Amino acid sequence: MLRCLRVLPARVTRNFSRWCSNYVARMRFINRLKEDEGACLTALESGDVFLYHTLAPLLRKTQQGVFQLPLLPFKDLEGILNRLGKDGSMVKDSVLITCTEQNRALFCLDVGELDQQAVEKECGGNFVDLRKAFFTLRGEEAPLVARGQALLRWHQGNGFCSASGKPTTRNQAGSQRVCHSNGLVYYPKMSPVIITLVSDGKRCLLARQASFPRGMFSALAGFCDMGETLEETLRREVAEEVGLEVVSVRYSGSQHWPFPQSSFMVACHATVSPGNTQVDVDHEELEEARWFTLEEIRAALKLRTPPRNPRDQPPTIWVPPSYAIAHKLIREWVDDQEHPYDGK
Ligand SMILES: NC(=O)C1=CN([C@@H]2O[C@H](COP(=O)(O)OP(=O)(O)OC[C@H]3O[C@@H](n4cnc5c(N)ncnc54)[C@H](OP(=O)(O)O)[C@@H]3O)[C@@H](O)[C@H]2O)C=CC1
Ligand SMILES: [Mg+2]
Repeated sequence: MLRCLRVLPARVTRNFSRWCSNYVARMRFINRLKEDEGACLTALESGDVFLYHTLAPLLRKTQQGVFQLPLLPFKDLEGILNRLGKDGSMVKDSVLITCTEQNRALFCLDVGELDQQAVEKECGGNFVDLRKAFFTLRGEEAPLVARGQALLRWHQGNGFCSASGKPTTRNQAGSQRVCHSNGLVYYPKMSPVIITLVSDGKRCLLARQASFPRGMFSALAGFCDMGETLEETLRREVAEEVGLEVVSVRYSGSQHWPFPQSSFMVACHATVSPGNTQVDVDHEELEEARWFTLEEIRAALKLRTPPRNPRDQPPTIWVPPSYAIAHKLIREWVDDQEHPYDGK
């Protein structure tokens, strides 16, 4: 936290103590909603809901052509459901996502059992694929749709206890499910993934899977095995995928990644020694992996992605767009090359 504070603008640090107390109150409020069924229902009745249809979020285009996530007040949504011939109490199936700085709770609901076009007409929007929504929405809304879909998907796939086979029931917030026959409590699940940008000091290593769009290269990624530390996963994945041995690791950041299912991406920079740079690609996992110079990476970062790539010409190299944590790693590496840390 102290490290983050150093880079915050003066205005933010001045307001930090006020912001901090708001933040603490808000986090405690959200936590109470997860534990107190009555409080959660009250918060839902005075809160807002955003919608999905079979896990595709509803977006609305403004007159300025900007896509937004429409937030429907509880009462409005009840009215919409009634007009579509549904019992308005279906709103109570909503799942808690977060709450605003004004402590207004935000929920989401999948209305997959209703006619999609009828809901779109009532709400003045369209249900779109999550990937498209994630790429189209502004910064603060994209993580919300990702989180909402992940939670709704988890509920849809965990309706039964894997030990007893009996139905599970959710709490009002949707933060857990319980099997009442044996008391087992289930919580939403994410798979931890390490993503790492390997450098030899002068170049960085990027790779592509055969399923990537043409010309796109990214950092190495891999799922953690049971019982591994993140450092062990990182060393193993780099060894498995490109046959290199990592000598140092530096944490960069993390991100919830909804594709194809919930992954918790932990991003790190890693180095190999300059004498140990011979890449040996595992072609079961990767189509290609190679070292890139600073100039090549600068050129890739300048491109609007994905670039026009005529089929009959070698593809232009490009990297994942800014919302992907791989992009952040690549930008940080360029910064490090341009402004090397002098140890002071
Ligand atoms: N946000 C970002 O910037 C980026 C995100 N990613 C994400 O990182 C994740 C992992 O990358 P990837 O290189 O594919 O991973 P891996 O290198 O671990 O290889 C994927 C393989 O792991 C197995 N697998 C799938 N799901 C799981 C799981 N939950 N736990 C353990 N093993 C699993 C599957 O093998 P099998 O079929 O043999 O069982 C799959 O083919 C993906 O979700 C990808 O979308 C990747 C790059 C950039
Ligand atoms: Mg991988």
